Amino acid sequence: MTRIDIQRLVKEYGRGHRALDGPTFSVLPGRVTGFLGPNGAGKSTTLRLLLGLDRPTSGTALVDGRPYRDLERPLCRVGALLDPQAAHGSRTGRDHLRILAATHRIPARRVDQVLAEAGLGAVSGRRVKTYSLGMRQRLGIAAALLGDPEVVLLDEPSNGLDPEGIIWIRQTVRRLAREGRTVLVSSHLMSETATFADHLIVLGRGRLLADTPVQDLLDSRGGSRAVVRTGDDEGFLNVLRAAGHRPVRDEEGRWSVDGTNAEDIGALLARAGVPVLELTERRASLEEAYLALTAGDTPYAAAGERQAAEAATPARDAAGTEGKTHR
Ligand SMILES: Nc1ncnc2c1ncn2[C@@H]1O[C@H](COP(=O)(O)OP(=O)(O)OP(=O)(O)O)[C@@H](O)[C@H]1O
Repeated sequence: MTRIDIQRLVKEYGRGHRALDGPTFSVLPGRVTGFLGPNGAGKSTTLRLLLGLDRPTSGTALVDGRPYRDLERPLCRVGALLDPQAAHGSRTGRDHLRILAATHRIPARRVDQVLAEAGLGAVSGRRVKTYSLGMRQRLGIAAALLGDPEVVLLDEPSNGLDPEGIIWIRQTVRRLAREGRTVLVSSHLMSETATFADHLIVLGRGRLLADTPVQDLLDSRGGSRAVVRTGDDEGFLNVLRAAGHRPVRDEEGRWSVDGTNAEDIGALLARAGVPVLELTERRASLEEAYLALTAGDTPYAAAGERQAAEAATPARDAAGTEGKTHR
């Protein structure tokens, strides 16, 4: 069972610009860990340091307790997709993989196996420069799986893939985790990551914002709220305020009560004899929970994204929970 351990990892680029500011976390086998964070959060830098492509300023990034460069036959321990453009354009897809395989004494039949798994069997004799972005992405994933590695690192694997390709990625990473491998998949899209990840590591501006099971992020950051329509607004407000709630009324006359649920509010109003015409419970989506978590750590957000992040923040505050996050 191979694990990844990142310990107080720091990477500075020129004039004190910290791409990584000391995150510490582990990636464990048998589950898919989604590696999330806004643009520039430090995800690719972490993966590059882990693969020995760059040196940390301080701290360590270890696979099975050792730096990547000390691993024997590293392709058979760690498979990685970092840059789908890495394959030489004038080689065929099959030749690209055959050359990689030869460096690690991997049998040629394994090349055809991963090409077929990646859906590239029919085009494996074509030069890579004729491949679409999605086909290159599939070739990069085939290369990552070539050595049947225990650890699989995929940087934004869905980039350029069509819907069928995205489903294939989802199924592939789930299968790899079921087989007991250690799977780390980076993305800046929470909605996509939620379809395959069991666990999340979230970075923001080079720092660790969360190291949490997906479900716990939802429970702790998202929170729930009760939405109520009543025939007695004044009585409703008196009861709710006395219980410490701060209901907010929408344009259609419905009251929204953060950080609670329908059952508790229903019981409270029933005891006070306040008539309830409508009572529902809304849970924040994982996307909202993620935006609330990363609000303030999104240096390159467009105005619309920033507003969405800010809109998501009060729900978190009202819920008053910090959960398992580590700021
Ligand atoms: N070679 C480099 N020289 C200088 N700065 C760099 C270099 N590589 C990365 N950075 C900076 O380090 C920070 C982290 O970048 P990184 O690519 O790791 O983020 P990321 O989370 O992978 O973002 P994205 O989702 O956009 O790929 C950014 O501010 C980036 O500009």
